[in-house]
Amino acid sequence: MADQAASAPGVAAAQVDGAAPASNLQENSYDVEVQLSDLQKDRENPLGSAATFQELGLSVPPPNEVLEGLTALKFLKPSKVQEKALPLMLADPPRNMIAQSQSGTGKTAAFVTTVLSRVDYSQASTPQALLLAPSRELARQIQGVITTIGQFIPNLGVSAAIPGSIARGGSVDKSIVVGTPGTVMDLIRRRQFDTSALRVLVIDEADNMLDQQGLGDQCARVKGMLPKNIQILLFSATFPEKVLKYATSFAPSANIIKLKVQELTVKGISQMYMDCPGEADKYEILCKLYGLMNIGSSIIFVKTRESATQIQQSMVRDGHKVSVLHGAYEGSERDALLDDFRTGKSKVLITTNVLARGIDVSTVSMVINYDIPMKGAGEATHDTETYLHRIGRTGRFGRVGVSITFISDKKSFTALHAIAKDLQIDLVALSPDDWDETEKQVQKVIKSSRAQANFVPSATSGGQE
Ligand SMILES: Nc1ncnc2c1ncn2[C@@H]1O[C@H](COP(=O)(O)OP(=O)(O)OP(=O)(O)O)[C@@H](O)[C@H]1O
Repeated sequence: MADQAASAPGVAAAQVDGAAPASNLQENSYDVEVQLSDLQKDRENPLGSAATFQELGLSVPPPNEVLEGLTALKFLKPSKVQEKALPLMLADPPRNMIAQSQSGTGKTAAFVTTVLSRVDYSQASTPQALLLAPSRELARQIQGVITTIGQFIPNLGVSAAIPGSIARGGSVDKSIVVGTPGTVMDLIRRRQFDTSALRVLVIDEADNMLDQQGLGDQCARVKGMLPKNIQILLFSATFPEKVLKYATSFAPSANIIKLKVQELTVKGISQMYMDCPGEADKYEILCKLYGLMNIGSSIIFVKTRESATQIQQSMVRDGHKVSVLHGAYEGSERDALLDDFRTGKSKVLITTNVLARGIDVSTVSMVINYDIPMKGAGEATHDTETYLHRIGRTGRFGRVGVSITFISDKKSFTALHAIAKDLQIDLVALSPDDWDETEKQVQKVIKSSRAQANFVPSATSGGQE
């Protein structure tokens, strides 16, 4: 595929957008710290704002505890989405919100802060806020963010509504509930979850959750069982036009914060692709990458559960330390696997799209798309949204990272080309025939990422749970 790829518009061997900040980073604390605070001062940057959290309308009770929580997390200033969305979401009377912002720019803290400010803690065992996410991992992560930002609130209680978390016969008796739509629907139907006092509904990864081909039906049913005047907050890094249109009827009269196409990608992620001679060569190239370089934490995305397990087993046999997580594992096993990855106990995770969205592990410096994301019947169409979410597992909140997408045939080449066109980006070409150059390109970013990990204050490295 080399010739085709090199001449492809949008997938040329040009300097990628994200490469500049990476190479500008110096390996000393001063420069790295200055760079992050500079980003937060720049109003054009997704992390930048002019305001402080105090100025954003957090004056609804209990103001001090929420602010204290944000301060304890070292959230010194709001990001752009936090600055724009918070005053709108906190205004009274409550109004719906549809908010789009790039991966890793603090959407979770924006909706969590709103939820924490809306709950009446004197009614601690009455469910008042419901947050929905597409995977148990993301639901647990959001639960962790709520308990961390809300750590100074007396009487704060959060229930997880994920498979296995609430026994048959038990009931949801906390003021905030975070769950996956199927389990939440079951709990409401079995009358284990009284929704009558709910006042806020948050749907994270909303484009995915409202998609009629996926979870849309379940989310619509859940909404149908909630009070009619509930405030609805929809968040995602991506909102394809079709879903956005539906979202505006799901959350009527919403305030809308939307990105332009050119704003979708995060500048700190150096996007590269590896032009593999054929499908059969991908595994060897993957092993060579890991053999040559000291990468730190990384995620490898593949198409199916079966291939995830198979690649992990082969890599382990070949002497690499690699874990695998996908939907075929039991819930508790999945939790343990992700916890190990968060704490750095395991450093390389092979997974499917189950972890493509929302997962926030700040130490991830590389994402590999071993299989390019495709969608539709027969996997016929390139999946730009999933590509963006997958690569967004690195480069979180001003950090740098690298993504490498493997292509190996005409179909994957065409798909990557289409993704690059959709996102209006160029990707850096890596060649399996020039490992010196590949190592140089990748290591440059990984080194900067390591320098940042040492010096940028991180609220969540190692996980929030
Ligand atoms: N104001 C802030 N100051 C410093 N760090 C922040 C701030 N807001 C959020 N963060 C940190 O930024 C990281 C990314 O935030 P978060 O997970 O909310 O991103 P996101 O926008 O939801 O991304 P995704 O689209 O991938 O779900 C988290 O580790 C979080 O702790």
